[in-house]
Amino acid sequence: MDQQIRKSYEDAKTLYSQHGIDVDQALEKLAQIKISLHCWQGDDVRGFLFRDAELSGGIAVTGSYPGRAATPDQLRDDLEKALSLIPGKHKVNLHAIYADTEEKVDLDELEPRHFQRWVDWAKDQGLGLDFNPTYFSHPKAADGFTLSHADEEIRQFWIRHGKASRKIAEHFGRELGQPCVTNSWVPDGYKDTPVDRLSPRQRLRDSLDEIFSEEIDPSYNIDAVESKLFGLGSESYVVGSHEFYMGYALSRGKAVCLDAGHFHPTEVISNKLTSILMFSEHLLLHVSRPVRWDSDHVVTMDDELLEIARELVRGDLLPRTSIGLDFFDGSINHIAAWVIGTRNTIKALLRAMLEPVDELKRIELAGDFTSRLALTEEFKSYPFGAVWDYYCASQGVPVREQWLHEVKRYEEQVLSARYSLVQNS
Ligand SMILES: C[C@H](O)[C@H](O)[C@@H](O)C(=O)CO
Ligand SMILES: [Mn+2]
Repeated sequence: MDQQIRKSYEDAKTLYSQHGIDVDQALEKLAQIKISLHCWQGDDVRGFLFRDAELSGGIAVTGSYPGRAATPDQLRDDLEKALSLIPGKHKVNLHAIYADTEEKVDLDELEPRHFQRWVDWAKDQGLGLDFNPTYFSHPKAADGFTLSHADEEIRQFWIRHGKASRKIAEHFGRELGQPCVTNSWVPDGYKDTPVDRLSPRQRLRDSLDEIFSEEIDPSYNIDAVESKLFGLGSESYVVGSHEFYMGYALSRGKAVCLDAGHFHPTEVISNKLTSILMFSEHLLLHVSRPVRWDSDHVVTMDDELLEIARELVRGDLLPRTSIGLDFFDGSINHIAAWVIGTRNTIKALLRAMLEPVDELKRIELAGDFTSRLALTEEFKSYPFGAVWDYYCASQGVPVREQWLHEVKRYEEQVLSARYSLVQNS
C-alpha cells in the first residue's frame, strides 16, 4: 500500500481516537455491509424478456449515453466491472424482466430455472441476489393497473406473477446461503381524481394476501412492499400509498420499503427509519436522489444521504435494514453511475461511523445543544477521506478518482464496440 495513504490513515486514527472512536473497528463493521446494486441502472430499465416493450409504470429514464448493456452477459460484465471498483462484498438486485432464457415465457410462467445463469454467476462472484416482480412494461399493465385491477383475469395474471417471483427469490436464497429481499412495487393509480379510492386498495390488499399466502422460510426470502406518492400518469392517486403499505406491512409482518424519491419534495425518509423500526423487524431502503420529483438521479454525498447513514449507525439499525439502490440515469456512463452511487452510500456510512455518537448522545441528554451543534459541525471536516482511501486500498479497489480511469478504459475497449455494433445494425 502507498506509504502516504498509510501515514494519513494513522494520523486520522489518532485524531478520531481522542473522541473514543475506534477506526479499525469501524472499518471491520463497514466491510460487513452489503449494498444491493440494482441491475436496471445498466440498461435503462429495459430487461431481456420483452425487448421491444416500452418502459411503463410512470417511471422514466432520460439520456442516451451509448453503451448500455443489451444482453445478460453484457450486463454481468458491466456489473463485474463496477463491483471491482467498489470496496466490500455486495448483492445484485434483479427484476423479473431480466430473466436469462431463450424460452418465450410470460411473467406468470417464470421459474427459478430462467434465472439459473444469474445464480451460477452470483455464486462464482460471491454475491447475493435480491428480486423484484415486474409489474410494468407489459401489455397487461397498459392501463396503469395490475394487482388492484378491476378485471379479475388481469388481476389473477399479476397474482400469479407475484407468486412465481417469490419462488424464484426462495431459490436465490437457498442457493446463495443468504436471504433474498423480494420487493413489490406496483404503479397502480389514476392521473385524475378518482371517485372510488377504496375499492382498488381493497383489491391490492387481497392480491397481496394471496401472493403471500405461501409461507417461505425467512432465511431464504424476505418480502418488502414499496409505496409511492405519485408517478407520471398517476399524479392524483396511487393505490399503494405510504399509509396503505405501512398498515399492510405492519399487520402482515412484512418489511416496508422506503424509496427516497417517493415522498413530497421536502419530506425525507431519514426521519422515518426509527419510527418504522420500532414496530417492524426489517426495513428496506431504496437509496435514490429525487431532484424536484422522483427523478432517480445518481446518489451523491448530500445531506439526506448522510442523514440516512447517521440514523442507521446511531440507532444500530444496520442489522435490520437492507440497503438497495434505485436510480437510473441514462445521461452518463452506466457503470460510472453504479460506482458513484454505491461508493457514496458506503462512504456516507463510514462518515457516520466516524462520529462520536456516544459523546454526542451524552451532550444532548445533558441539554448542551451548543456543544452538540459545535461538535457535529467540526466533525464534518474531520479526515474521513484518509480513512476512506485506506479502506479502498486495503480492499484492493482504486483509491479516490483512480476508478474513473478504469471506467474510461472499459468504455474504450468494451462499450465503444457495443456502440458501433448498434450503429451498424
Ligand atoms: C424499477 C424499480 O422497481 C422501481 O424503480 C421502483 O422501485 C420505483 O421506485 C418506482 O418508482
Ligand atoms: Mn424504488
